[in-house]
Amino acid sequence: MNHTKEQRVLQYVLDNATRGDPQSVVDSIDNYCNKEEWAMNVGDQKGLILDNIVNESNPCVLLELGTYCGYSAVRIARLLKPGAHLYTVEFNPAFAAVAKQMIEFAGVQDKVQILEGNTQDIIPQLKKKYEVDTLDFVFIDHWKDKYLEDTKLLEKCNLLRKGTVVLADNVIVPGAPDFLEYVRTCGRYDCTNYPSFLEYMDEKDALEKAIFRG
Ligand SMILES: O=C(NC/C=C/[C@H]1O[C@@H](n2cnc3c(NCCO)ncnc32)[C@H](O)[C@@H]1O)c1cc(-c2ccc(F)cc2)cc(O)c1O
Ligand SMILES: [Mg+2]
Repeated sequence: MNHTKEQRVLQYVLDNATRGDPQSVVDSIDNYCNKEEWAMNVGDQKGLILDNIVNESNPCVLLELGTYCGYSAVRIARLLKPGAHLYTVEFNPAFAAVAKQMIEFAGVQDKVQILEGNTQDIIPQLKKKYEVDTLDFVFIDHWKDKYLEDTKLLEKCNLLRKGTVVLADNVIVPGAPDFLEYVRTCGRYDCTNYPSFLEYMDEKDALEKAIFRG
């Protein structure tokens, strides 16, 4: 049954975390990935920065690009106020299945909706099919060569409003140079870089916060 790393991460959570306790789910994933197998979760060091930025922006409608195992979806959802909602997009069915179980075990399924499919198909559907007006917060953590394309798609679909927080993982490692260049120079974002470390490693990495100017 646990033939994939993602299934092993989930199993470790089911065996070691507390059902309905999202913090214990986050901690269990970090323990497993620190001790047993590295996995591409945002992790605890960058996760603390993510927490602070979510808390300070007090968002109601959020979007995540790249659910993977659901680590950041659980991490973000545990901070959301009643009525706030996170849409998270994942096109790999195996990863979506793991994430669904992770989110349900954490007890945040009422705040998180996994949208299975390609971001490039789903983003244009958010307004009509999912009744989204504009987004308060976007966390980008999918293929690094798709960050820029999808950011421009969010703009084109009028999903960003004055003050929308766009937060991108991995702007140093693996890096998203075209995205970084764009948000820092196009004149439509106020950017802040948050230096940190690659999850579960000593290598330097960073988050970039790009606030849409409207
Ligand atoms: O590659 C990294 N993340 C990718 C995540 C992808 C997830 O998102 C899903 N996904 C991708 N594109 C789309 C899409 N649409 C876009 C395509 O059309 N639509 C829907 N879902 C999509 C995938 O199915 C995965 O679930 C990474 C690497 C390192 C790393 C650092 C150092 C190293 F040495 C090695 C690795 C560290 C990190 O934190 C990282 O996030
Ligand atoms: Mg990442």
